[in-house]
Amino acid sequence: MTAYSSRHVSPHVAQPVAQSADETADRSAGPGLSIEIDSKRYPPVGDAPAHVAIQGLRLTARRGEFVALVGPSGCGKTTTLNIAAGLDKDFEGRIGLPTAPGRSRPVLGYMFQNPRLLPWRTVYQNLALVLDGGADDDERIAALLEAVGLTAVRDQYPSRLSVGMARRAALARAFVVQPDLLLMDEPFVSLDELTAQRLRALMLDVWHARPTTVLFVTHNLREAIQLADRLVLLSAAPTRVLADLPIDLPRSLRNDEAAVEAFRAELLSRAGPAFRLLG
Ligand SMILES: Nc1ncnc2c1ncn2[C@@H]1O[C@H](COP(=O)(O)OP(=O)(O)OP(=O)(O)O)[C@@H](O)[C@H]1O
Repeated sequence: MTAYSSRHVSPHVAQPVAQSADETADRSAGPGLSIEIDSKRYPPVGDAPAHVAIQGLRLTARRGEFVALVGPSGCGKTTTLNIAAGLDKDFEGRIGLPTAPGRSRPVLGYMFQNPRLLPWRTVYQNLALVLDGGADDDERIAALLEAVGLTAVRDQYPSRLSVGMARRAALARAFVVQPDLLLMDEPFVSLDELTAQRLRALMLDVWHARPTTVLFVTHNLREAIQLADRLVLLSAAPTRVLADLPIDLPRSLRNDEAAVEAFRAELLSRAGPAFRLLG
């Protein structure tokens, strides 16, 4: 495991590292993700005073585990993701990142609400951009584009893509680096439900084929139940873990609306009123 604290070196971000077949063979072995945020304080800006966003937060994920992070608006989910990613180093605490055997640094993948594709690059080029020009780049990109159904538009520019296609391209880009940790910040929000459902199913297909540790932020309890192995519910002010629950609904039932609804009802009764804040 690669560890860093606010005073140490940040992880390697979205840069691929050559991988041997042995590395890909067992991606669930080894240490996972460990987040310890003793304190995260945003400094004062203008008239706005300093703000302590997070205090004493502890969060872990086993290697290869899919963890959904849910909680009310402003409770610190994005801040936690930014800290885990090494994008925000101004905090007190320690972060331990999963790292595949043979890699000197962890590789991270991201997917945000906004696909953030470069408009002047084709779909293919947007994926190539996060790779290092290795001999197998073309093969990796082609395989991912095939997996998300974008082979036919690989040479199109993002402006020619539908909203759903653009998210699929972002999904492919997040996985093409073969991330040790995938950070997802409400990646399927503001989509019509049918498109969102298709993307969730696609996401699971890609993840099953290319297992990695996932930290997935959502406000949507049904979405968390459909996707995750574990659900961590955060409270606001102060940010802390209110509930940490396994989602032991068989994956074969995750697309069954009635089964998800029944599981959600059970979670609400198990975890109490905290979950009622969520959809
Ligand atoms: N740059 C900043 N400066 C000052 N305060 C900030 C800054 N960014 C976030 N905050 C504050 O930190 C707290 C956590 O914000 P964060 O964006 O992490 O919450 P969130 O749980 O992701 O919210 P949402 O679900 O609405 O996206 C909030 O009170 C927010 O106002």
